[in-house]
Amino acid sequence: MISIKGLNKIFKSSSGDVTAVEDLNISIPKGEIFGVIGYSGAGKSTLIRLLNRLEEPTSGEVIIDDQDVTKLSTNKLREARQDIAMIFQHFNLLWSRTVRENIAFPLEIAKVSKQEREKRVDELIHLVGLSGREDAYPSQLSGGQKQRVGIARALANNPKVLLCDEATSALDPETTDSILDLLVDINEKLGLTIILITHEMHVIRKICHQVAVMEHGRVVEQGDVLDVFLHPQQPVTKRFVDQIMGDRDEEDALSTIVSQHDSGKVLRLHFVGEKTNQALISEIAKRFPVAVNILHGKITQTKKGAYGTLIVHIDGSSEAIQEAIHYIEETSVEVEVTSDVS
Ligand SMILES: Nc1ncnc2c1ncn2[C@@H]1O[C@H](COP(=O)(O)OP(=O)(O)OP(=O)(O)O)[C@@H](O)[C@H]1O
Repeated sequence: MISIKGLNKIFKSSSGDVTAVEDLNISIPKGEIFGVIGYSGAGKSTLIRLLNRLEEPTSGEVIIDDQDVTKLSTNKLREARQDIAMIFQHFNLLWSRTVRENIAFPLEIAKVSKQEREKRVDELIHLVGLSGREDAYPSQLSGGQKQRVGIARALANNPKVLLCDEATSALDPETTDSILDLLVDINEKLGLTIILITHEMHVIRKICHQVAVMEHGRVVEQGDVLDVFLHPQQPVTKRFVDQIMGDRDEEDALSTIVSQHDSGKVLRLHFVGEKTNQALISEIAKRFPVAVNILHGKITQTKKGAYGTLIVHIDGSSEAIQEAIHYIEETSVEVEVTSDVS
């Protein structure tokens, strides 16, 4: 659906050139939710704005649905933009227009008849869950409701691609979740390809199929969300994964706990996929003469299944511990001995 090849953007300024995006190569299948994560200044906003040419690339190609967007004339670009909708962090609504009138606006521009417009606006209001708020003004809406208007407006002309520029960054965690659920719903119902940029790993974890990690204008790592979570390669990716999986402070606390044990082993168990549950722990305790104590853990859900880490202290004779470890290794859980206390 989308193929980005050798994309570069250099901003020229009096204090020198700034390379905001450098040699990007990304390909995104139709119907996918693709996340781009990076810290401030990594080049995410520039990238997303290059996709609909709100920014002109310095070089490279952006092919959307077999069409190289970078080569389109102004007229053709206007047409193409109907297929590439966008939602924004600060919603960009028209404050003097009601919900209904905001959503109707792109339809007016596309010269859709009044009767069809009204029908389409009704459908969209229902789709985004704003029934009953049609005649409110943006100032009378909560942040989440404003973003719902933004989404309805973006979908008005049946786009093929939805670009989301930090669409949940101004919202509280609960509202963020409800907007992310709505994006998944739209993705599934309409088969829309979604590209979102964010600095929050939670957003990637919750709804994305694939992720690209950006740093200093480049993509430093990309792949299936689950793979990237489980085996982050770059330091920046590890920092993002730590946002969700616990951080170094917890690891430090762990070494304190470990030092309180004078025998046994401390194991780190990596759970992947559907079988992720704690039955394994009770199973080990039943099968082998060992005591298992959970020290720390975090199991979380992604679009591609559950994954997470449990850190446990296991105590008993060294043969029993060895057998228990061997048993765990036979399951889909990866085991790592983080400290051998005995
Ligand atoms: N119009 C511009 N002129 C000059 N430099 C720019 C311009 N827009 C962005 N930049 C620079 O390009 C780099 C990437 O900026 P960009 O806004 O794309 O990053 P970002 O990852 O989206 O960060 P943020 O989340 O803070 O917006 C930064 O160094 C920024 O200062």
